[in-house]
Amino acid sequence: MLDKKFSIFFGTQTGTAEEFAEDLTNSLKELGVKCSLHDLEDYDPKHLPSEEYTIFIISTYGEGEPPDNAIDFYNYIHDDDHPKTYLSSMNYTVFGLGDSTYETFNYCARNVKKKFDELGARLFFKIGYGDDDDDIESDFLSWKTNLIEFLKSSQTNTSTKTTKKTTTIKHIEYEFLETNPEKKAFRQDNNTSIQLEHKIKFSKIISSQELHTKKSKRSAKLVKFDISNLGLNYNAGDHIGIYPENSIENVKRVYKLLKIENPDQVFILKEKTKNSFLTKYQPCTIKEAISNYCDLTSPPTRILLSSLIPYITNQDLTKYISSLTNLEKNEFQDFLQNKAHTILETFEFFSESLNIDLGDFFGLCPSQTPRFYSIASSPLETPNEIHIVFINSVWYTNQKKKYLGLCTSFISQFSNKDDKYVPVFIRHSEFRLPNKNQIQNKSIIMVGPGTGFAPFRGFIQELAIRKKEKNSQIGNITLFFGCRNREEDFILQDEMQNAKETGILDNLFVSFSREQKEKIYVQNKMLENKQIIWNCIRNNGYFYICGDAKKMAKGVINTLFSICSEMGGEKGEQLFYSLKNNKRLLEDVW
Ligand SMILES: Cc1cc2nc3c(=O)[nH]c(=O)nc-3n(C[C@H](O)[C@H](O)[C@H](O)COP(=O)(O)O)c2cc1C
Repeated sequence: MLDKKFSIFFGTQTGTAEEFAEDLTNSLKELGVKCSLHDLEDYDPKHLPSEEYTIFIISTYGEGEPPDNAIDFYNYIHDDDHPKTYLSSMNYTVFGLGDSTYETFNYCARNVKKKFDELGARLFFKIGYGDDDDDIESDFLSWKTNLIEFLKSSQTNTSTKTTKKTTTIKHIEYEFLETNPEKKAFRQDNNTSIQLEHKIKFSKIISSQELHTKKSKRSAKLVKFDISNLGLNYNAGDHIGIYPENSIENVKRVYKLLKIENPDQVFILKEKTKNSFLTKYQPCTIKEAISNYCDLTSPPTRILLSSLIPYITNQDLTKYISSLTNLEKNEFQDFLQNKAHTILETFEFFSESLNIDLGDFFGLCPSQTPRFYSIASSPLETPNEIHIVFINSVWYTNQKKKYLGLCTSFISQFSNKDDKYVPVFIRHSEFRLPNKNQIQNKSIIMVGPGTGFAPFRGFIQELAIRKKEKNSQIGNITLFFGCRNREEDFILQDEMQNAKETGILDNLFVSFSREQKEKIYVQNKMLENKQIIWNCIRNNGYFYICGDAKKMAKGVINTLFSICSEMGGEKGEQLFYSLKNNKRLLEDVW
């Protein structure tokens, strides 16, 4: 089969599937296989029937939805008009990226497979499922190894030449320019007129407000963005994607690594690299490229480590990298915990033996990825603003080395005075209030502890306006909120209490997990108020959950099931199982 021509497609939200697809393409090319790589967003799916061998690497987002760049493709294959033999000439395999914490584990890959089968396509190699709750890269690499072994073993045409893996360095050429004639740079403070990718806009940060009290050791922020005249339409419940900027300390570390003396120098890469930003927004200055287009802070992947090998001059280090990139988890984990926790630290760790220049660095370093936040406002209340709420993330390695979340620490530092413009875009979500007709006399229950309250702040703003409308007959509205301690992290308490006092919320139940010996969570408050929950469910109401996927959302769903079962017996259980399909149980969890 190595003599066949393969088309490899990726569907990705945050770049992992793209990295895997590129790696597979490189591995197949090294074997001498003819293959082409396609972003599903740029591919016209009408060409699918003429494809012979295809490989789809695709992630799942939202609640079992395809990632943004695969939506058109996904809708196209699900079009009812295709005949049953539509893809009968196509052979395919799929590697899905998902997270087993979600009930909708790898839905998108599974649905693509189901649809391809229905349309007559032939699965030529078993589908792989990667689990981001464990070690998704190792899932992918084992699937890839098996795929390559399979392709080799089913080789019929012995005359196919396989090229030997070569270690010759392929330098990425670049050129310095006197000026920046096209002014294409992605981020230009104060200038919203430059051409960006269609959906990305520069939005000004209006304010950043601390929400925890001084007694709290943590920090949570309410940040407001100005979107007036940007043409960004959003609904309460949607997400905002934000492109963070690398800290100046990290940017200076790259100057040191690459011995850059004049970071304001304008340059252009002479060829396409995997860094899609550089391809789109060149020419730009070295500083702009390192600050905005490079992911310096994610953990390195084994794929990134392997790609450094040709540039390493020390044989022992080359062997060391090879040992890290085989699938032994412990050695790789030890590298991440004790030697290099981020991509920048990886470059630094090998720097003495790493023979790379500016062009190579941009060829090797992955693109910066957007961070997504649940919008915490309603356009009915603030049409010219988008609000978000987040915890400033901090974590430590086993060695107690401290790391700050890139995007949260980047946004937190600005206020109105700073005139800071940030590239943002909207990701529409299905997590939204029922429309006018659906909501008549229906109850709504919202469970959102901590920053999981974010979308419900937007819902409450919207309900306040909807309740004032003529003939509006909305049922009971209940909010379950939870935090550690009322004196530390009861965020936006005034707003919640005001909503209760003014009758927008009929019920507000708050659990404080650390005010007493035993932990009290939102689930406990749900059990205490099971009659309200059961009334909502049996009368076709809506149940929303936002926040932590791993423990909270699972716990809340289990509690909801036990309430339905206890209050309604077998019928109650059936009702519970129908909630998801009827879109009356909605989750925005991470
Ligand atoms: C907001 C959010 C929603 C997600 N929803 C799902 C889901 O419904 N099912 C699933 O299997 N994985 C889900 N995932 C996990 C991603 O599919 C997984 O992290 C994957 O590796 C991302 O790949 P990408 O970077 O190529 O988009 C979700 C992740 C996030 C952040």
